[in-house]
Amino acid sequence: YGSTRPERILAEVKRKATRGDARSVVDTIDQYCRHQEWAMNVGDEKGTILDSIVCEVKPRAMLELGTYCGYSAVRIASLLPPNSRLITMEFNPVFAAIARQVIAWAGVEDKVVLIEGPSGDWIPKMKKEFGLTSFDLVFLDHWKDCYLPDTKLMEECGLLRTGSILVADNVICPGAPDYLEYVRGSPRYESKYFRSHLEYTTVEDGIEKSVFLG
Ligand SMILES: CNc1ncnc2c1ncn2[C@@H]1O[C@H](/C=C/CNC(=O)c2cc(-c3ccc(F)cc3)cc(O)c2O)[C@@H](O)[C@H]1O
Ligand SMILES: [Mg+2]
Repeated sequence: YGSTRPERILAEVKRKATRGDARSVVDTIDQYCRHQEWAMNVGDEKGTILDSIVCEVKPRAMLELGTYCGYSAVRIASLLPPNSRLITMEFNPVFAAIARQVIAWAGVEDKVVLIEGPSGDWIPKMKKEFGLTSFDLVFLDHWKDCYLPDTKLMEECGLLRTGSILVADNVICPGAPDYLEYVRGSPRYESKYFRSHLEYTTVEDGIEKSVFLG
C-alpha cells in the first residue's frame, strides 16, 4: 500500500522495524527491497564497505548528497561518535518527508540534519549556515552526473581539507565516468575502488574512496 515506493518502504519500516533500533530499520529495508521491490538504497553489501570507512574515519562532520528514503543516513548515523553530525541533502520534498520519518523511527534524529534543497544551492552556504570549517567525510549518492560538479564546488567553497574523504556510490552502475576520471587522474586525490555489487543484485558495482590531498 502507499502510493509511492518510498511510502511503501516507510510503511514496512513502521510495521516491521523496532522503534529506536537503527539496525532493525536498516535490516527491514534491506529485506523489503531484496524480496518485495527493489529500491536504490546503497544496500547491505556496499553498506558494509561504507560502514567500515565511517568507523575508520570517525567523522565529526559528515555530508551525504541524496538522502532518498534515509537508509544510508540511518546506517551512517548509527555509527557516528557522540556530538558528531551527518548533514544530508535531499531536494525532492516527498522523499525528504519520508526520510525524516525513517530517521525518526530509527531514533537517530539527534545525529542527522536533513536539508531540503538542491546541493548546488546549499554547498556554498554550508560554512555560514552550520559554522563548519570542512567535512571529514562526504558520501555521494545523488544524481550521478552531479558527483563531479558538486565535488568541484566543495573544493571551491573550501569544504574539503587535507585528508577529507569522498565516498561515491555507483561508480560502475549506473556509473559516474567523469567523476571517476577526475578523482583517479587528479594529483589532488588518492583514489581506491572497492568492488561490490549493485544493491540486492549480482550486477557489478562499486564504491570509490578518494582522499583529498589539499
Ligand atoms: C543535484 N543535487 C541534488 N541535491 C539534493 N538531492 C538530490 C540531488 N540530486 C538528486 N537528489 C536526490 O538524490 C536521490 C537520487 C539518487 C540517484 N541515484 C541513482 O540514480 C541510483 C540508481 C541506481 C540504479 C542502478 C541500476 C538500475 F538499473 C537502476 C538504478 C542505483 C543507485 O544506487 C543509485 O543511487 C533522490 O532522492 C533525489 O531526489
Ligand atoms: Mg546509490
